[in-house]
Amino acid sequence: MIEVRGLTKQYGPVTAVDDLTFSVKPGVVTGFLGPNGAGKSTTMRMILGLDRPTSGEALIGGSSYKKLRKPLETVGALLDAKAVHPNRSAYNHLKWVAQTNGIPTSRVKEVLTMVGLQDVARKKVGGFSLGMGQRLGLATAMLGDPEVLLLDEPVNGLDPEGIRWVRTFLQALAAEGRTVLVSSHLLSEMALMADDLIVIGRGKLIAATSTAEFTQMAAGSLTRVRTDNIEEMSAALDSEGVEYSLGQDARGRDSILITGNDTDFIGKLAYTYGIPLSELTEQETSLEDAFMALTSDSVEYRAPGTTETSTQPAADKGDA
Ligand SMILES: Nc1ncnc2c1ncn2[C@@H]1O[C@H](COP(=O)(O)OP(=O)(O)OP(=O)(O)O)[C@@H](O)[C@H]1O
Repeated sequence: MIEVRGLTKQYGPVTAVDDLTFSVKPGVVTGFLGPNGAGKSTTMRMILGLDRPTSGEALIGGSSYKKLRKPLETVGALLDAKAVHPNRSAYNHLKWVAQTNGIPTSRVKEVLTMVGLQDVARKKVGGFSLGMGQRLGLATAMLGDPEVLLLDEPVNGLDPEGIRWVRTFLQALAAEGRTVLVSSHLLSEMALMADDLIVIGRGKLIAATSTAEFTQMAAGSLTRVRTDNIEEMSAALDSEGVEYSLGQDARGRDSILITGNDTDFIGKLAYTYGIPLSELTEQETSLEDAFMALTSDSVEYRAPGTTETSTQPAADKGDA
């Protein structure tokens, strides 16, 4: 169990983490989602005692990291898979970590086998592919057979097979009753991997819920409208205070995407204003759409020309 209470981190004028409170339960994979700069890494570093909170606390199994008697046997972490000496072999790296933490060296072989690196154990880490480096990072995290795992972007840069392997590996560890917190910006991957989600934006908590509920939070209320009278329809929506964005559907046709209102309401509204519609459909919302919609106010840097909400990119994906 990980418990974060009122956690705050200020870097000068920047509030990287802003009064975060959430808990991560054992037995499931919990995804830690947020746009770039949302504060995920800073939060994980504070949980691991690598950064001191400005206020608040983070507890692992009821204790702060600093108070853990055998930290590696309580929590395993993967923050930066490249932080390994390139001239060291995988075996020697793990042996060194084991010895400096009072873990028997016999455990090294076990974790190498667990992640499928037994055949390259004596090879220098500098020659490892990204996927092999991530496996070594996971082996290091598992050395102390910890109850809690904290992994920062473990699938970043991996090919589909590598991603699938990490997913299966982490789900199996969670099924053993461990607490697994995984940060990622790959939302589609989180939808497959995580049962629960902690979503943050600009350091603040946006949602702490099951993946299914999170998707539903923004789902069902996204409506696509096509009409030859886009300007009149936009004016009608404006005067009724309805939120919408203009975009194109998969076939490049101009359309209006409306959030927060169902098709019944929009259909009646169009009728009242005497606007003929060519299309009025409810859109399926993917996890990615839900994430974009709920974090759209929290994105630190937005590329020029990108839209305020998910609704226009969602239109590009058509009916996918
Ligand atoms: N050591 C630091 N000094 C000053 N500002 C920092 C420091 N570390 C992080 N920040 C700022 O804190 C905010 C949160 O950063 P953090 O790296 O935790 O976000 P993140 O969600 O992990 O982002 P990403 O997905 O890009 O890794 C950002 O605005 C970042 O610039």
